[in-house]
Amino acid sequence: MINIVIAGPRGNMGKEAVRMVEKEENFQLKAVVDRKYQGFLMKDVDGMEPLNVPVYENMEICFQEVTCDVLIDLTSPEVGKKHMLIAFNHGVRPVVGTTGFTDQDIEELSKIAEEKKLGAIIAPNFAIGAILLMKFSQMAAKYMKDVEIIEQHHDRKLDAPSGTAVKTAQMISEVREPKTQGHPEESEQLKGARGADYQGMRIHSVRLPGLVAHQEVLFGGEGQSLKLRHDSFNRTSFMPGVKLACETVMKLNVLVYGLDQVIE
Ligand SMILES: NC(=O)C1=CN([C@@H]2O[C@H](COP(=O)(O)OP(=O)(O)OC[C@H]3O[C@@H](n4cnc5c(N)ncnc54)[C@H](OP(=O)(O)O)[C@@H]3O)[C@@H](O)[C@H]2O)C=CC1
Ligand SMILES: O=C(O)C1=N[C@H](C(=O)O)C[C@H](O)C1
Repeated sequence: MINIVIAGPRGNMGKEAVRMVEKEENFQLKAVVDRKYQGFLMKDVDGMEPLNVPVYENMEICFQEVTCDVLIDLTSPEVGKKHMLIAFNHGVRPVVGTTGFTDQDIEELSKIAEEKKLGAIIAPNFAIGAILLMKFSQMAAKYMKDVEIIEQHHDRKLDAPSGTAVKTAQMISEVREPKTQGHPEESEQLKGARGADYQGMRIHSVRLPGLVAHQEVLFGGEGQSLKLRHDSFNRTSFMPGVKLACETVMKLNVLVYGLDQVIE
């Protein structure tokens, strides 16, 4: 049995995670951490079913009072990092879907995980299709070094570019011959027209109501192009990955960044 605490239970992802954990036979939801509703039970708020577990405002107090193996964090990067540090101090293994961590954050958190010999997973995307998209993009980039990433999300998203787009660019840059793309003398008539620059690759972020999470990776070559695309149409698409991460983190004693490291 894996004892689980979820931070951000009223959010789009948090709600699905609560449902998934409550359904899984080997998982036990012990508590949730929420900044708005405290008390013993969380009633029917923000369209979620009433919860039969304690609701804490403070992660520190939660871990003092509740037995927990795994923290699932689905909040925001500043909060997610704080929660991870508290979890490490209590010997709890974090599974973090929250995006927007810097390279420095990940490095710092990895060091702590290593010192404490505690497993942790930060996964910018839990959907298997998105992980495959990243892996296929890395394969393609060996042969086609001109690449632009277009990510599309709902207009409630706080961070840009998405964590998935950043991770995709990082994975591509591990194999891609360095190249600054486009015309050497190109200039933007409107600032931002060419998107963000990641080692010469371009990343474009689209935000529109009605979208969930979508990404295209476009490769160009002489007289040809290759387009890879993944769509998440709802948040249940992420849940098998969250489940896998909770099971896997129990066997780890270091921090793993990306489910691509877990799925062979
Ligand atoms: N890895 C993956 O596969 C995926 C990752 N994500 C990422 O997960 C994160 C959450 O996304 P999403 O669910 O759409 O966002 P939401 O805004 O819907 O949910 C975030 C939740 O976190 C809560 N929160 C914020 N601060 C705190 C705090 N201090 N303590 C407790 N709860 C807090 C918010 O509360 P309040 O309502 O009061 O603001 C809100 O309920 C984002 O970083 C997103 O990029 C999203 C989808 C998939
Ligand atoms: O905020 C979201 O919705 C999503 N965030 C993650 C990201 O930033 O990549 C994962 C997925 O794209 C949905």
